[in-house]
This record gives sequence, C-alpha cells and structure tokens, in this order.
Amino acid sequence: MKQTTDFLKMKEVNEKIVMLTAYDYPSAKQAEQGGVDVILVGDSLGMVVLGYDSTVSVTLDDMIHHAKAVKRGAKDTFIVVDMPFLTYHLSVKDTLINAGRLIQETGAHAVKLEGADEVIEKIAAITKAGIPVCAHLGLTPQSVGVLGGYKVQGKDAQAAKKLIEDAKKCEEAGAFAIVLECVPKQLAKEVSKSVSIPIIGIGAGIEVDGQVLVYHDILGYGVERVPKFVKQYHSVNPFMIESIQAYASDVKNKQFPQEKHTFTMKEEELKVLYGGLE
Ligand SMILES: Nc1nc(=O)c2c([nH]1)NC[C@@H]1CN(c3ccc(C(=O)N[C@@H](CCC(=O)O)C(=O)O)cc3)CN21
Ligand SMILES: CC(C)C(=O)C(=O)O
Ligand SMILES: [Mg+2]
Repeated sequence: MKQTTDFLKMKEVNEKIVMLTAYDYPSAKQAEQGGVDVILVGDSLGMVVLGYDSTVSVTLDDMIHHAKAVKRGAKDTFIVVDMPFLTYHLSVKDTLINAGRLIQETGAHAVKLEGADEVIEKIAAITKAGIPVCAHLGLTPQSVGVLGGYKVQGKDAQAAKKLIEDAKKCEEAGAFAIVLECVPKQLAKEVSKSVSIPIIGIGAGIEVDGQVLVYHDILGYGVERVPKFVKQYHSVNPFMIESIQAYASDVKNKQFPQEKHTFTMKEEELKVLYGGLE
C-alpha cells in the first residue's frame, strides 16, 4: 500500500497519483482492483449516493458509515475521508474529536478539509495529533452558497495569488497533499511548482501531480450530467436499467424463475409430506 511519504516521492519523480472516490464495499473493491493509488471517501456521496442537492447535508455519521464499508472493500489501499460541512470549524478541540472518530472508527488513513484561512490551524492540529491531512483548495463545494455556484475559481490575478499563498500555508501547516478543484490550468501549474507536496487536480489541467474524479462520473452511473472536467469512460446506466427491465418483464411474462433457479424436494420426503397431510 502506498502512503503519504510515497506520494511525496511520486511528485519528485513525476509519477502521477491516481485518486478516485468510492462510497461503499463494491466501489472500493473495484477501485482497489483497478489499481488506484488513493481512495477518497468524498462527501460528494451526499449528491451521487444519497441524492441531496449539495454536500452540506452530509453528516459525520454518514461519512463514518460509508468509510467503514469502503475499508472492508479496500483493505490494501490508502483511504482519505472528507470531513463534512461544519465538523472542522467550531473549535480545534471539536475538530480533533471529529477527525479522530473518522480515523478510529473506520480504519481510514487520512482526512480531507476544504479551505485555508481559519482552517489552517485545524490542519496543523490534526497533523500534530498524528493524522495525515489532505487540504482542498479552489472550488470548495461545502461553500457553494458563498461562492454562488460550482464555478471556476482563481480566474483573476489577485485570487490566483491568494490561492498560491493558501497552498503554501497548507504545506507549512503539515498537509501531505492538496486537492485543487476547478481552477485555470496556468494557476494549477504554478501552485504545483510553489509547493513540494503533491497537488491532486480535478478540473485543474494536466500540469499537476495527480488527478481525482468521482466514481459515478467516470462510469456514467446514475448521473445525468457531468462537469466539463470529467472524462466518462463508460455509461453503465443504460445497461443497468435494461437489466432491470428484462427482469421485470420476465416476472410478468412468467419467464422467471426457470427450473435451474428452483429447488426440489426428494420423492420419499414428498410421500411423507403428502401422507402427513392426508
Ligand atoms: N458527480 C459529482 N462530481 C463532482 O465532481 C462533484 C460532485 N458530484 N459533487 C461535489 C462536487 C461539486 N463539483 C462540481 C459540480 C459542478 C461543477 C460544474 O458544473 N462546473 C462548471 C464550470 C462553470 C464555470 O465555467 O465556472 C462546468 O461546466 O464544469 C463543478 C464542480 C465537484 N464535485
Ligand atoms: C470531488 C472530490 C475532490 C471531493 O471532495 C468529493 O468527492 O467529495
Ligand atoms: Mg468533497
């Protein structure tokens, strides 16, 4: 299993880091079999698995529930768990209790937090407590209300400068990596050059140290529309719906179950059964 020190080395030798989200036992097994370096139990689960409009409805208990299932499916892959909305803002003490629960109760290896500014001291405290922290800058979906939608971030020079400074602060605070979401490629390249920890991009172009995408997006599974930065490798949805339709039609038309799906009783047992009923 690769871990934080390996990710640093991968950046040094320009070996790209592959991160993919997973939310349950089968998706985690598939991610591990598919050879990803890092599994992210993303709070995007609120949207792609639980059907909420944003990630802000996701709770710590939701994350723990799903991270436990992911761990059971991927025992030999580095697992990062998102800290959900408002579980790392109230105080350093509350933040440590919540990060501790995510790690202790699930067997995951690291936590991820969105933002810089007042979050920097939380990154430092969690790291000092011995829990690796992945930062998350650029488009931070838990702040969708303040950002006014899922929009590209750091487009003007001033915002870009702030983001580069934030990345440096995350590194100084002890973050082992930074997820950088939805920023212009030129800024992403500059951020990656400005720090020695790996930058894992999503909608950040190719000149970063790794990529992360959402499981449901790359598979075309249950998602209607995907963001511009997604490469959809398949659209499994039609296959799944067709399978369900075929099952429903088989039942209605008495085509299922067939003999091979059916259990039978031995002749002598039937005799006793019928005898007993007489
Ligand atoms: N299925 C899914 N995939 C994701 O990558 C994802 C989630 N859900 N939920 C949590 C966040 C939200 N994310 C999103 C969602 C939408 C856009 C989006 O539509 N962006 C516009 C850019 C608009 C602009 O130009 O400013 C796009 O067209 O891609 C981006 C990130 C990323 N995360
Ligand atoms: C989109 C990724 C980076 C994420 O934070 C999530 O899946 O929740
Ligand atoms: Mg997230």
